[in-house]
Amino acid sequence: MKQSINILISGGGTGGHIYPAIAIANELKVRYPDANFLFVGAKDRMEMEKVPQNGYEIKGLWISGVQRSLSLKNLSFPFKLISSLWNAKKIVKKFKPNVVIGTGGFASGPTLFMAERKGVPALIQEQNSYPGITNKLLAKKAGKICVAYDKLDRFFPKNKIVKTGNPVRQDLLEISSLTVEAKAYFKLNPNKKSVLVLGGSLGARAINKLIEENLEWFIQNDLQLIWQTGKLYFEEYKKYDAKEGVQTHAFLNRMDLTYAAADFIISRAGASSISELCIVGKPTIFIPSPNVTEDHQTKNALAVVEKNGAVLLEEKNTSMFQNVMGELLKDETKQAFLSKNIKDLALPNATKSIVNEIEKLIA
Ligand SMILES: CC(=O)N[C@H]1[C@@H](OP(=O)(O)OP(=O)(O)OC[C@H]2O[C@@H](n3ccc(=O)[nH]c3=O)[C@H](O)[C@@H]2O)O[C@H](CO)[C@@H](O)[C@@H]1O
Repeated sequence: MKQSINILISGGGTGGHIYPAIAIANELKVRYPDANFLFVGAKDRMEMEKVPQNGYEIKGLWISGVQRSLSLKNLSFPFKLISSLWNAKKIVKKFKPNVVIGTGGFASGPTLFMAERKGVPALIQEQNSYPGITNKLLAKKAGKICVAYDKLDRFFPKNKIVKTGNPVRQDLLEISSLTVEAKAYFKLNPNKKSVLVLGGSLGARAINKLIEENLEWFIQNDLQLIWQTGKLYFEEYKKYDAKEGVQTHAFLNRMDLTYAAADFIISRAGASSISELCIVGKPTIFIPSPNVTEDHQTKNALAVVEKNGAVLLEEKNTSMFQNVMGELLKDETKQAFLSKNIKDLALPNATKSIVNEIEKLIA
């Protein structure tokens, strides 16, 4: 019988760090039903809502990132750092984790730093082709670093890297049988093609603008839209729900049905979105955010586009949208080709492979 163990998990800020953490926890729970789980996130961030919704306890630290531009907000950063290190230390002392797992984001910095100092074995899961600063700093003391892309030995010690892919929630692994249910769930017209618009977990202003500018074009082309605007932008765009075939959403909780309902996908290129889209295997246009560290979304997207698995439309070229999407709509051979190629890149066993590594650390 496996002993009861304490598992500390930290990651958050955006869905891209939270959902991998939840997927890993769910798989650990299957293998260690008696384990105690504790998440650590950043106060006021998305994880404080999403983690409890998924059945786990979370504690919040007072922490945020440093603004890249000169900002008064940076003045509070040293205080936040001290406060979060202090509280992370208390959490580690009280919870006594057997292992700590970091999936990136502000809170994982102090949490893993304090746990590593106490000698708790640590595993880092890096979703992107270019790592964030937190994971780069934590890597030195980590036991294992699970990655989804090649060539990360530029940033992390080579002997610690394992290429596993990004964890994808279990319910997204098999969606092909859900099409009919999904079209009914979204009240879609089954005779029209559906375009899913995803702006990442927070929504994307530039994508929302693009969709707004092209609404009539979608309608003229007999397309219906499932448009995730993001919570921040929802109030501005929800008025378009009144248009035939257009539905806006602040955030989509049933991503399994969402992906199943879509015939075409327009998406940001966050790492988890890409991993999910590889499993989903539908014709996709990536519009990467140009506003992230080292332009990593473009690099993430290129890893698929260079294998002919999706179309890349850079944000600076969105004036070409109708040509790009129009061409894709007309060409069914291309649609099938893209679908097959993106599917070939899927790593559906990522979560299990990561948890195998965690088991080795616990042992
Ligand atoms: C602006 C920004 O900093 N983006 C980063 C953030 O992206 P972001 O948080 O957008 O993360 P990803 O694109 O990687 O993942 C989004 C996740 O949210 C889920 N989802 C999304 C919309 C929705 O309505 N419902 C829903 O459940 C998706 O299914 C997916 O699991 O973290 C990623 C992973 O480190 C990075 O690659 C991105 O560059």
